[in-house]
Amino acid sequence: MIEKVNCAKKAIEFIEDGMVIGLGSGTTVRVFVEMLAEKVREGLDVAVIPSSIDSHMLAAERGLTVMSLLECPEPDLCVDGADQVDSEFNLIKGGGGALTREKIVASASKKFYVIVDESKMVERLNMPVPVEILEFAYGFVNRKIGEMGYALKLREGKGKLRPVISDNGNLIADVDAGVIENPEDLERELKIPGIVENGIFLAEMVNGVIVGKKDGAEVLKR
Ligand SMILES: O=C[C@H](O)[C@H](O)[C@H](O)COP(=O)(O)O
Repeated sequence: MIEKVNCAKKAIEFIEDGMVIGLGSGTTVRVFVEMLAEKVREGLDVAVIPSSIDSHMLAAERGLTVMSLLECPEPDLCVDGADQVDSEFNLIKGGGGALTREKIVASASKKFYVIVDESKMVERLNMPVPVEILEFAYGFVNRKIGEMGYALKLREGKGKLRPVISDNGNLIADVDAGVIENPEDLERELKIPGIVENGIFLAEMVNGVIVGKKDGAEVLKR
């Protein structure tokens, strides 16, 4: 937990008065939102664009000014967590079921900073890749993923009930592709009709990774 606090605290240092901030989702972002809300109570003037219902609710509960991409199609900075970050800054996201809106908000923003604790840093991405799938397309997507030699597993929710449904009303599943040697190729391969989005966020999107450690945070930039 202290690692999450340390990376969130460091990310706050990049926030300037008047900014519109894209907000990702997850437990690390929640810590960041709490700190941002404290800064706003002290007089900081910012607005946020949340990328999930959870982040939206938390931001609203804490009194942050919430906007959407309609009012601000180019946020100044997006701050989001990740499930894994490789040595080149490619990411896997969506472990909590949020990925499509996150990719949109991160892509829309002028800058994208990732906040993670050091356990998320890996040499190569190696966990199953979350994907959001239209229910109508599931059978087809399942077949295509099988033909590619990968396994698709529908995400189980609380009490192992299937399926987990995304904020957009779609299925969440995970593609087990083993160790990912080439994230660019896999990201492209997963653009199958019916897959709304996949959880590989390529390094070209990322401006900085803020790694939380026990005794502080390190800012890694490209
Ligand atoms: O689906 C969830 C999002 O992609 C999160 O950003 C990611 O799972 C990291 O979440 P956490 O900060 O809770 O580890």
